[in-house]
Amino acid sequence: MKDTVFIQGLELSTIIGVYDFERNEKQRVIVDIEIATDLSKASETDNIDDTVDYGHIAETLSQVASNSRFQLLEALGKEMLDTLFSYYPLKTVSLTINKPDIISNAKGVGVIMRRSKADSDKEGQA
Ligand SMILES: Nc1nc2c(c(=O)[nH]1)N=C([C@H](O)[C@@H](O)CO)CN2
Repeated sequence: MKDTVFIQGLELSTIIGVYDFERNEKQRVIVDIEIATDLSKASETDNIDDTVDYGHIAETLSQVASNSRFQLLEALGKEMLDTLFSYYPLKTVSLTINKPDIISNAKGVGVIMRRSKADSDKEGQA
């Protein structure tokens, strides 16, 4: 796919973490996402129905974060990706989840996960 729809710096709140001190209160995670797509049609029609609506994507990610309580960012990332692939006709997504408040002398720590629809289907069957 030659084009990308992206969201940068989406601030979400979720229960996330391995340690006891992380299990009671939601903490901040910052999500960046890149969705590979073809924007040719929307660029001709100027119609939101012909593209990936980043507003809907942001809302879906926000709902996943607020309803989940994973230990690992990897598990939160998988849930986000599986949800996006099940709701929207996406092919390839790159997702970054950054925990900015956990290591005081680092700007952030986290994971970057790149998945295609086929990967997500395969993982679901395994
Ligand atoms: N690869 C990962 N490493 C770590 C994670 C994680 O989610 N993925 N989480 C933690 C703790 O919860 C951390 O945030 C607290 O120090 C440690 N390493």
